[in-house]
Amino acid sequence: MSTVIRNGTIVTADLSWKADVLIEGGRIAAIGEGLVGDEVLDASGCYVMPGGIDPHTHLEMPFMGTYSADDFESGTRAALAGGTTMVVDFALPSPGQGLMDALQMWDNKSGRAHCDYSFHMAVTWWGEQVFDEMAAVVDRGITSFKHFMAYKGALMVNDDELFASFRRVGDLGGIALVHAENGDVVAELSARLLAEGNVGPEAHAYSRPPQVEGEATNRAIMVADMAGVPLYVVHVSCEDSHEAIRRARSQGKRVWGEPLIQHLTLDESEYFHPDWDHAARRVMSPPFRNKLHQDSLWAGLQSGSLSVVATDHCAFTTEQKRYGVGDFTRIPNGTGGLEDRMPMLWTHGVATGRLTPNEFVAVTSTNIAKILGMYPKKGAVLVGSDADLVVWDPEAEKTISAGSQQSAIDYNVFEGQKVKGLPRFTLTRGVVAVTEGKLDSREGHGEFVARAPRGTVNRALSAWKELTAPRPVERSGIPASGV
Ligand SMILES: NC(=O)NCCC(=O)O
Ligand SMILES: [Zn+2]
Ligand SMILES: [Zn+2]
Repeated sequence: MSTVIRNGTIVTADLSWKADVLIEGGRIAAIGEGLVGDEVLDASGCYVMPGGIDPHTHLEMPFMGTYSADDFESGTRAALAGGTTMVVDFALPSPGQGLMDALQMWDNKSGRAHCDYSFHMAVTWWGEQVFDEMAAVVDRGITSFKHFMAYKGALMVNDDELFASFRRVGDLGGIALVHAENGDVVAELSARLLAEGNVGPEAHAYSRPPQVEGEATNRAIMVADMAGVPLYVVHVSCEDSHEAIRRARSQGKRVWGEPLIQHLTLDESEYFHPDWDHAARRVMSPPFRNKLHQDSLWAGLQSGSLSVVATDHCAFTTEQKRYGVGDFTRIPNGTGGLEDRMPMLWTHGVATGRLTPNEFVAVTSTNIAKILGMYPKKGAVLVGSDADLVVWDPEAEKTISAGSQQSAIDYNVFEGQKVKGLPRFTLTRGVVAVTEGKLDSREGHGEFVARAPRGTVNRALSAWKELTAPRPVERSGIPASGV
């Protein structure tokens, strides 16, 4: 069966034009005028864009003594409802667990996905087994390795481990990801705050000031540079971190930064709310910041120093958040956002004039498809690309409410926000999963997307590192080997 999307304006990261899109066998078969198909989707008044890709989710993730509440079933349903057609989740080995073993666990969970997905592999400890298995992970099509510089005593890796792992990732032609916060300082500040009686959710923000993020981001950038690996900094929340990324990029370093929709649109005042539940539901790392930091993130998207908008979707119920009553360090860290990222970014980005529709496509889909080595299969409207598409109605409106969301949790951090700009249709590999807010997706439809190592950025960086590598100086009469 074929499907044709008619009367819309195609919007990609670099062009907008009026044309129909014909879909056959889950892929884009033709783009042009007057195309004919068995099924017709009317895109009058709409933009036809690559479906969103959220490269930062934690579905059914074991964390802080519990599991994040959205799994691959509800999480990917939420994604599709909001116009996101692919997620990249994190396989997370527990300390001492093999990488392939962890991958098996994530393979098992992801069988329920409604849309396509891929994985990053987290490096949560270091040893010969990890070093060896990283090659097998890359062979499986997973080329991005995440490192936590925070969560001391749990997921955190130290600088020697970071350097060793970054070098290995560079040698394998992958990219390194970091959660950049100085975990030692966070642990010290947290202990002191608790001792002083600062036990509420607001203390979570006090324990993670922008400096802990700025310092760690800069450190990660320098370590990555010395290791010769491209670096992607997740959940950039503040100017301190953005500034380090901006500077590195202006120096020619291969670094990308990812702000979250939460940090772009919500601020630290949420933590001072008189209702404990309200504040705790918004506890995530890094925490929400003030308006100046928000302005910095928006400017980064506009100028290109920040490249991708994600969610870090890691949703916990109110009941789970209450594990931290009396001790903020026990509040499970994380918030939701999968269903809301695209409408919120359109409303606060495109509708305000901060972003063009093409820039919207770039930061929600195309840039990350290129960074992670899956373009133009994903993130493109091109003949041969997967028909992961969103027909975007810029006039459609709704008020965000937990009562009507797909996510399994009992609240929404964007509750009450009016958004303008919603999917009229969301298609996952050519199958219509959403029609004007009505979901008709299939559990298990999602497929794993394997990615190839040694992309163009890796090749360029390796060539440069080889050219500038330290070499012994040849001196006449003195053997270089010293023998
Ligand atoms: N961000 C957060 O608070 N929770 C999810 C895990 C992580 O990305 O740090
Ligand atoms: Zn993180
Ligand atoms: Zn995360």
